[in-house]
Order: sequence, then structure tokens, then C-alpha cells
Amino acid sequence: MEILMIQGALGFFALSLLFLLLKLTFSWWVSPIQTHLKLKRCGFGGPPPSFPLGNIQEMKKKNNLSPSIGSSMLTHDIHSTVFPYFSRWQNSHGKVFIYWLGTEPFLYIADPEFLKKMSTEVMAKKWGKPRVFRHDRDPMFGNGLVMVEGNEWARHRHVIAPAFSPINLKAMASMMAETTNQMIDRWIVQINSGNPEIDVEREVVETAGEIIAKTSFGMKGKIAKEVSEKLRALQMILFKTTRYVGVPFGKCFNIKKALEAKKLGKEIDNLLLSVITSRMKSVKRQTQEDLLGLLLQGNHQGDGKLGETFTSRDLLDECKTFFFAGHETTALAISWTLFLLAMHEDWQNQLRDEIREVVGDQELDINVLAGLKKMKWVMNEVLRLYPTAPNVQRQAREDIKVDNLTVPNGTNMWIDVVGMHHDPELWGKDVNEFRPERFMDDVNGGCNHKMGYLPFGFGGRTCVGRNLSFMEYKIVLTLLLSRFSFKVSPGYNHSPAIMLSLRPAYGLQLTVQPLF
Ligand code: HEM
Repeated sequence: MEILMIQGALGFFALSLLFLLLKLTFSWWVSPIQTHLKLKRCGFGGPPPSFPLGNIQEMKKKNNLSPSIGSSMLTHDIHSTVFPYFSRWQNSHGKVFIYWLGTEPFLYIADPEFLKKMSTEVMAKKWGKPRVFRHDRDPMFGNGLVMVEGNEWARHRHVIAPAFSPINLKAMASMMAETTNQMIDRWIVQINSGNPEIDVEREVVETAGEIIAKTSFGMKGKIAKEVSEKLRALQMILFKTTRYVGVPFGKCFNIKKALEAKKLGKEIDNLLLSVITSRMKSVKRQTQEDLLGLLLQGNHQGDGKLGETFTSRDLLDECKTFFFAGHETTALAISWTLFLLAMHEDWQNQLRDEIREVVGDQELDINVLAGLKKMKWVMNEVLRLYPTAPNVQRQAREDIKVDNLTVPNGTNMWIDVVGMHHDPELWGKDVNEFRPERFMDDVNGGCNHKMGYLPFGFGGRTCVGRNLSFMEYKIVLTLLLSRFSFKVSPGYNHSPAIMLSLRPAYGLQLTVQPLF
């Protein structure tokens, strides 16, 4: 009897194991091969993948270009430096092709006409976000607005969008100026101590972290700094080390880093939860019209009906999303601007003249800032050459027809913003030159396709915080240009790199001189 029971248990175990093996073989081998064949039948080419890494091996190959050391070799022709593999594959497979991260197929798109035809077919809430990135991005975004899909996305967006109304933005201006002035005071102390070389990227990212924490969550300086530092450390762990996204058991290759990331993610969650809990108890929570205030009241649907309240998990994920999405991209846009202005003294002077004429002694207010037209051209041109969000991602949740092609349900998409912004066929021969005046009479900077310029994404999922970023950009830049002049430091190593955002790999050292 006992022997029969043991045999039965062993049989069950063997069957379960067999079932698991069959399931894994299907999802890691059979299903990707089926998808590969389907995509080929649909007419999409691309570099041949191998099992189980897909094209990751080739993506890890270093490009031949060494970083340009010293300011005399600076070039803005960065596509082949930051995405060498896409640049190589474009030469042999064109601007739309399939490549593989492990066993996950990605449709690469750097053709704005293809993108236009594809996106007109799909409503914003029908777009998915690649599930394969979820694990990696979870500690930063959780299921916040950047990652959420379907009706849930529509509901979150509806609650969040009013936080960026002109009235709310107006209230944030003085806090932005105050925090920037604290950074300026630190710089003065450093310069007076005989060291005029400042890593502006580090400084501006820290300041932007404080700004978003104060303006969106009413956080105090110390805790904001702590969250910002932990997020930065988390990002370094997640995006600097060798990653095997999409590869079966890929997470196990870097178990130590994965555990470190998990621990940091938990610490960030706890810090933000403490802020949320104390705001929930506070009497001010109903009246404070910052992002957290709106989320705490977040069960209105705007049509008089009651919706569902955000759970505390939703709140936490939105806070993380805004903290990360809201400071890093803007801070890097400001940093790359200071770098480009340091290379182009004429533009530094033109902006200073504009600030004197438009702002003068007035308070920095959203209406006054709207008059800084040249500064807006500069911002547009900086985000063209150095798009701080270097790609946009989608996943098809249904088959999508583009002319006689079909993009099958489930296909991941990688839209190469850096590639399009540096494409001479879209912008002309001067594509890699810094020429802000190209935006003087054209919001698309003279690009010959209206979807060739996408610093804030496209369609209904376009960046919800862009107006906040315009305001912050103008305030920080106005205050800095009014106090200092900038030159590229001889020690600066020009190595733009992708660590989720497009950032200077070794910081951005500028020589900073007070103007008076
Ligand atoms: C220069 C600054 C910024 C740049 C370049 C930028 C860029 C982008 C891009 C490319 C997207 C993806 C759009 C798409 O999928 O089509 C995005 C989405 C988003 N951004 Fe920004 N962003 C900036 C500033 C901000 C700020 C200041 C905030 C918040 C305070 C913010 C919050 C978000 C959120 C929540 C989303 C997801 C929107 C959705 O899927 O509905 N961003 N941003």
C-alpha cells in the first residue's frame, strides 16, 4: 500500500515536471519561433536571432568609436554612439525591422510615416507597454501611469492631468525658484573656495528631485533628498550592469544586483508610504492641489459620477512614477542645455539678453516665462539633439494593419527617438548642428515629417508633465544664466549614454564663472 502511494506521488511529480518542461519549451522556444515565422510572413526582416539570447550578444558588442575626450572633439552625431547596434542594423535592414531581446521579438521603428500609419489605427487606451520590462521597471514605476494600461490607464490619467493645470503650475513657480537659488548659493561657495569646476548634471538632478518632491508631494528637503539619492542608486544598479531582459532565467545572471535593487526599491516604497500616510491624516489633504492632494481626492470622474478610489498601492506607484519621470528628464534637459550653451557662447548671450528684456525685475511667473521665445527654441533643439527620453515603447494588444503588413498582437515596439532626431533624410545636412533658430517659425523645427520629432512621445499617451517641465526649465535656466557664464571644462568626457534616460556617462563638468 505504502509502495503504491510512493509510486503514485512520484508519478504525479514526474507528470508535473513534464508539464512544466513542455510549458517552458512552448513559451521559450515554440511560441517565439511561431512569432518569428509570422513576422517574416508579414514582411518584416531583421538580424537573425539565436536561442536563448536573441540578438543580445551583438547588442553588447562595443562600437569602434571611442568617447570623445576633451572639448575639441565634441560631436552631436550621437546615434551610432548610444545605439551602435541600431545604427548598424539600419544600414542592412532599413528603418523598420525585427530584433530580439532573448525570446521576445521587438519591432524597431525609426520611420515616422510607418509610425503615423500604425498609430492612427490604435486608440491610446488600447496600447500596451512591453511586459518584458515590467520586472526591471517595477521598483521605479510600479503600476503607475507610465506602465498602466486599458481603462485603468484612462482612469489614472483623468485624475492626474488636472495637477498640471495653469493654476497649479502657477503655485509651483516660487518653490522652484527658491530651490534653484539654494543650489546657486552652494555654487557660489564652491567657486569662492577656488574650485569653479561644477558637475552640473549631478547638481541639477539633485535640485530637480527636490523641486518635484516639494511641488508634487509637499515633502520636506531631507526626505526628498533621500528618495532622490536612492532612486539614482537604483537606476545605476538596474541600467548600468549587464542585463539579460527577455532571456529565460535572465534574472538569475545577476542575482546579487537583483537583491540590492529589491532592497532599495523597498526602502523607497517605505519612505514614500510614510509621506502618503501622514498626508492622509493631515487636514490639508483635501485642499492642497498638488499631485498627491489630487490623488488623495482621486475618486472623482469629472462627470459627476463617483469612481473608485485609488488604493494605497496605486498612490505609491503614482508617487514613484512622478518622482522619477518628473525630475530626471527635465534635469537632464537642463544639463544638456548648459553643455550646449557652454559650447555656443553666442546663444548664452542671446538668452541673457532675452531674459533682461522679457523678465527684467519681474517675479518668475508662468505668464512672464511664456515670453521667453528663444529659450523655448533652445529647449526644443536640445531635446532634438539629446532627447532625454531616448525611445518610446509600446506593445500591440491587437493585430495592427499598416498598408499590406500586419503587426501581430503581442509585438513589442521600440521607437528610436534618437535615430529619428538625427536622421539627415528628415532634417537635412545640418542635422547634427546646434541651430535653435530652426524652431523659430515651425514647432517641428523644419523636420519634413510631423512624427519625426517626438521628445515627449505621441498620441494620447504623450507626456502628461510637459507643461511642468517647460516651466521648470525656464525658471532654472533664467536664474542660472542671470548669475553665471559657462564653459566646457577641459576634463569633460563627452560620452552620452543610455541609462533609461540619455545622460552624460561621466557627469557634466563645466567651468562656472559668476557674472558679477
Ligand atoms: C524634458 C522633460 C520630459 C521629457 C523629455 C519627457 C518625456 C516623456 C516621454 C517620451 C513619455 C512617453 C510618451 C509616450 O509613451 O508616448 C513621457 C510620459 C510620461 N511623462 Fe514625461 N517627460 C518629461 C517631463 C515629465 C514631467 C515633469 C513629468 C511629471 C511631473 C512627467 C511625467 C510623465 C508621465 C506620468 C508619463 C506617462 C504618461 C502616460 O503614459 O499617460 N514627464 N514623458
